Amino acid sequence: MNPLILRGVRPYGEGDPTDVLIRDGVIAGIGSIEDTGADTDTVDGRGAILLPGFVDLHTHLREPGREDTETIASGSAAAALGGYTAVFAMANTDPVADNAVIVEHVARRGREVGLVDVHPVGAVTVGLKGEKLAELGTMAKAGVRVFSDDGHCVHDPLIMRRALEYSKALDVVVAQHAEEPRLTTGAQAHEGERAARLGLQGWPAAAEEAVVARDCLLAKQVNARLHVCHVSTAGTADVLAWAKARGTDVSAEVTPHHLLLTDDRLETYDPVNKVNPPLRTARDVEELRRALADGVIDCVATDHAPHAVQDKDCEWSAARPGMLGLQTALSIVIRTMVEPGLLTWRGVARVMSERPAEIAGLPDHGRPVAVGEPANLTLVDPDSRWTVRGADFASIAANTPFEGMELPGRVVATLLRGRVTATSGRIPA
Ligand SMILES: NC(=O)N[C@@H](CC(=O)O)C(=O)O
Ligand SMILES: [Zn+2]
Ligand SMILES: [Zn+2]
Repeated sequence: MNPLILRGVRPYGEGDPTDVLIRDGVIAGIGSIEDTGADTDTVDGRGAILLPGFVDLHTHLREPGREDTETIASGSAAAALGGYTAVFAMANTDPVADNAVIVEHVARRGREVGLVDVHPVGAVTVGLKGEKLAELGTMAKAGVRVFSDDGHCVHDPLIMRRALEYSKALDVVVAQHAEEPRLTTGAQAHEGERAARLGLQGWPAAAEEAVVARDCLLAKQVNARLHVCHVSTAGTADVLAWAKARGTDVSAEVTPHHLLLTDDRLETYDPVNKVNPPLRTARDVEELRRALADGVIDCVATDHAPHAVQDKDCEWSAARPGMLGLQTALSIVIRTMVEPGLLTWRGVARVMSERPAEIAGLPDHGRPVAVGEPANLTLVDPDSRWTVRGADFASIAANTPFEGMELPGRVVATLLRGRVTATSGRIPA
């Protein structure tokens, strides 16, 4: 691989534009770089912001089982175009990733595609059924660092306790989809005045908050680490702040859609807005932004959830929950966090790269933009505007709730170990 020079870039959006030399997958120099000869590749940065490559702790790639909606190849392309260098592929595939054979297959496919590091998430329980612990040890030996029954809650407190105990011994993390199923049977939308008026059965905030509180207590009890998926309510942020203040080893993520959209989207009955947990109120959105800015919520994760047309273009109650996220996450974070002054670009690096890499224990992602560090990088043009078209995404599915919106910020290039995996909205040949 030729050496690569990024010309005129601004690490973390700070200072005057400078050059960055990348050689053998590593940042070899920062400053004014002389031309190193004919065999050097160049990217014209035009003052773009250089950040550590993004890490998504929560992606649904749908392979195996629903390759009609996303594959490891198409999802990896979407990730690279979105500025990601590592993604965690959730276990709710068909068959479920609850054993070493499936997780090894997903990891191998990810390596073959080679656009992002694809880390398989292992299921906590066999078949995501919540009844019997899966073989966490063999999956951990196969390289799994994050375990989750996402799509389902590990609702049995004894099984959750056991999972936390094992996770501690194995030095992995359990990521909980917090939803008390007894409170959400048949639920279709955030429980509140609007859902009541529209005749949609409610998903109460307490169904999330109660499980998060319980799991924080359990994690503290057994001295284990816990990660909370897709926090959606102000109350959950309160619980997390309380748990962290008393020394609980808990981390949490928020999705871009929960940082921007509210349940006023229900008015159209368009199932593109159906997601689990549901879109909440404007006050929840405001508190989630504040919690992310303050570090009560550690990071942004997309919960990228591709769905087929027939599973979304139907009546609300029959539609599957979930929305695309990989190619819009950065722009939504700029709109909701950077533009209002809640996060600097250092803050963006923290919530989209550094903290997720730390939570998952990735040694070579979320590293500083500095000499000697792995060149897993994202170059962002903060000033350019673009209009969302789901049909143009690399994802096979097109279910974006941001269709037609004009958003700030574009990924100029993504680099994985010094190799360009996306540039100007395209995957290089
Ligand atoms: N978020 C969703 O609404 N759907 C996810 C599952 C999940 O994240 O719970 C999916 O797999 O489609
Ligand atoms: Zn979930
Ligand atoms: Zn999910």
